[in-house]
Amino acid sequence: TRSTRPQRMLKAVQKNATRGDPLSVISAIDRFCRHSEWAMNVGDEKGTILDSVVSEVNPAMALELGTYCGYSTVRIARLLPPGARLVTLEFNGDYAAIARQVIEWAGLEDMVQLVEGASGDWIPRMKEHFGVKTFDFIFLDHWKDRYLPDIKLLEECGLLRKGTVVLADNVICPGTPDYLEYIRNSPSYESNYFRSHLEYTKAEDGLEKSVYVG
Ligand SMILES: Cc1cc(-c2n[nH]c(CCNC(=O)c3cc(-c4ccc(F)cc4)cc(O)c3O)n2)ccn1
Ligand SMILES: [Mg+2]
Repeated sequence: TRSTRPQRMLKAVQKNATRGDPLSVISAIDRFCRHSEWAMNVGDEKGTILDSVVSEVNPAMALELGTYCGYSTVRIARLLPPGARLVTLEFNGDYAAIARQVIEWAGLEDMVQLVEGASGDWIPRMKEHFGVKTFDFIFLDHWKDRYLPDIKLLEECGLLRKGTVVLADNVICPGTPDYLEYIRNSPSYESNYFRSHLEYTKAEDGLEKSVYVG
């Protein structure tokens, strides 16, 4: 049967990127998505904004919701300090299988814990299952209608601390209007919008950066 797009993306990584070289994995995926087949990675333009926020936070404990093929996982993990950890959740088992191999090709498997399942099920289990106290950095890139319930769940589970940085992808396209309304009006967050474009297109999109002030 015909291969899937994530499988073809993995082939492009294995063909064009060097094992153990995260930057070559990132550019191999960007080339594939620009010149062969569009895919829903955060991409190079928004990826540069992601990089700058991760570098500024320098997180010891990071969470990503929505792994997909591992592109942003690699972008984040390559910038983490030694001993730091990134937990990433992927709902779709086929995507997770590809992401594992992309993360391994980049040589970053030791800093990344990839979990298959739904955010709503796993967030309440973060402390006991992963020994997490609080997260320093959170990247929201999963189902767009889950951003709002999940940020509330993260608060309720005590997984945020004063200064936790939450970066949300796709707040314009596909859009997360209820999340934006909540986070921009909540006294518990200081938010800024980074205007950009939907990955590999000219459509408007952007990232919302919110700092939890408690
Ligand atoms: C409930 C739960 C869910 C998850 C989970 N795992 N993987 C994901 C992927 C979600 N991502 C997207 O749907 C997404 C879509 C577009 C898009 C698509 C089509 C267009 F025309 C325009 C834009 C663009 C993007 O940048 C996106 O990120 N969610 C993990 C855990 N728990
Ligand atoms: Mg996205």
